[in-house]
Amino acid sequence: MRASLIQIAVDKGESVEVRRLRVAALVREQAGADLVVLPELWTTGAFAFESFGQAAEPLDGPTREAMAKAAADAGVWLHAGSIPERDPDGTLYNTSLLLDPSGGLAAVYRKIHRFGFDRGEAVMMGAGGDLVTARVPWTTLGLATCYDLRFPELFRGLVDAGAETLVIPAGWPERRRAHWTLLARARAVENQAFVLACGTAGTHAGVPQAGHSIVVDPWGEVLAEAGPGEEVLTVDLDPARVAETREQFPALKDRVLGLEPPRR
Ligand SMILES: NC(=O)CCC(=O)C(=O)O
Repeated sequence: MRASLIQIAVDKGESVEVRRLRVAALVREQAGADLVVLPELWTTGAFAFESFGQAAEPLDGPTREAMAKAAADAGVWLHAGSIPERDPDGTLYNTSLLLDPSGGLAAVYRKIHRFGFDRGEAVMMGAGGDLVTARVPWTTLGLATCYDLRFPELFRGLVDAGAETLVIPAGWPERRRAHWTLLARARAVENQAFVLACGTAGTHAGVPQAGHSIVVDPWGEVLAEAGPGEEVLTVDLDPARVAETREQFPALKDRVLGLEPPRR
């Protein structure tokens, strides 16, 4: 399976409309890949909280339309990263879209853990409540977004639902880059799964982005890692590595569930 992660530069000098056209062209250039992955909230930037409301769009809005056409033109599965979605009831969500090679909507994931503590996304957006996996011809994807990376129980839930390849679009800041790399590798090792983590480059809302999108195999080896700038990271994965790793080192079978907290 050939995966291409497009680490988009999200800088405030570029309008959403121009960036959308530019990203569609980049997706078309990935014809020949099997799966293309975009980052979190690349239309606005994940830290541009003040623009979420204005840029929010319905699930069938302009970003999905443009990305569906690009996926169909390139003939690829496209994880289109996430958009600020406005639900018909008015609630905003940080919503990821998976499109099939004909441009059809294959899966939708609303980010469960919202970032910002008492500000930003955490107060402006609703929380998703559903784990989402999606079968593509080579593997089963488990979907998560950025800050979700810090919550291992979410990934265990995805693995229990059959996930073999964890896809994590992000807008991770440079100042916590060490956590990004460490957590991406940890999620791969503990779940014996591939991790495809695609971040942004550039600086938006005054927050320099880490870049360093990363692909990790089920043994925790880094197969490819981007630099800090805009870049397409292409890697060939052997999906059989997941079953092989889980068979040869069957730690997932030794899980002890339902442990009680200590009695006082
Ligand atoms: N957009 C995000 O979820 C940012 C997460 C982050 O900065 C962190 O977990 O650290």
